Amino acid sequence: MDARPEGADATADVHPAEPQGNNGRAIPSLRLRGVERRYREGDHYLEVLRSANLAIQAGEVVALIAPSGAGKSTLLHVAGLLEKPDAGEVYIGGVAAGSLDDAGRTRMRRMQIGFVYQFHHLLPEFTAEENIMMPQMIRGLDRKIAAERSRELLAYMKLAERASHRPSELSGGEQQRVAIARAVANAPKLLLADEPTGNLDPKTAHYVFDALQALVRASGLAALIATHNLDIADRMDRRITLQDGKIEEI
Ligand SMILES: Nc1ncnc2c1ncn2[C@@H]1O[C@H](COP(=O)(O)OP(=O)(O)OP(=O)(O)O)[C@@H](O)[C@H]1O
Repeated sequence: MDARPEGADATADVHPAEPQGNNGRAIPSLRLRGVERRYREGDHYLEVLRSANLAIQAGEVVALIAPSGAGKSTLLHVAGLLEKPDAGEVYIGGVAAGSLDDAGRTRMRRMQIGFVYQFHHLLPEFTAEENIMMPQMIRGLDRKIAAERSRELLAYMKLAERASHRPSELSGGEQQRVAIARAVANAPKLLLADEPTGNLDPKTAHYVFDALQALVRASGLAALIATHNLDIADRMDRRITLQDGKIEEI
């Protein structure tokens, strides 16, 4: 797997989890460098990301706010290694991951990235605890260890009493808190969320965001959260937008 730390010689054998850059600064959990992404539209290309640059450090929660069609989902897909950039590179914890082949990106994604969507996508026939166990078991963890970690996360999310409930027996806010716990079950470096509170009433939205933010800070994750909710965006550490395919701080 060609997963070398950013700036490193291609032939150097450097551990991917190296925490410090050469200049002594911490390596960002997510870095985009000159990322381009275009889609073919008939006889021309629609350039959605153009030389997009971004760095998010561990513990930071960053809001992505942009009008519909500006490229938020595209950015999340490329940062989340679901799509390959046409040019540039995506680094996860200093590892050049965006340009890996499909198998390499899938491996990296499973270990290092958690996703939360507007709709929870929990498996309906499994309990809250089992849903959080799922990604851990896919990764090959022992069932007992996975169950223990799930219960810890449920307790952190103030859902210990709901461990054996199925999604249909949970409120919308509870379902979304379980989805957040599932996203971080494998202790990823990066959490990517697309409208995680978009389906909730304002009060519940803030409550769920509180839980997400506390979890990000406590686990030393970095989070990039696309949202149309400006009140929630105002509570994040930084706000970015997409302008003509480039990332700009607001
Ligand atoms: N797979 C694809 N093939 C062709 N065009 C695409 C593809 N995915 C996205 N696009 C186009 O790229 C542009 C950006 O789409 P994207 O979904 O990233 O925007 P968005 O900011 O997330 O929008 P929304 O807020 O409405 O979800 C849009 O014009 C869209 O039609």
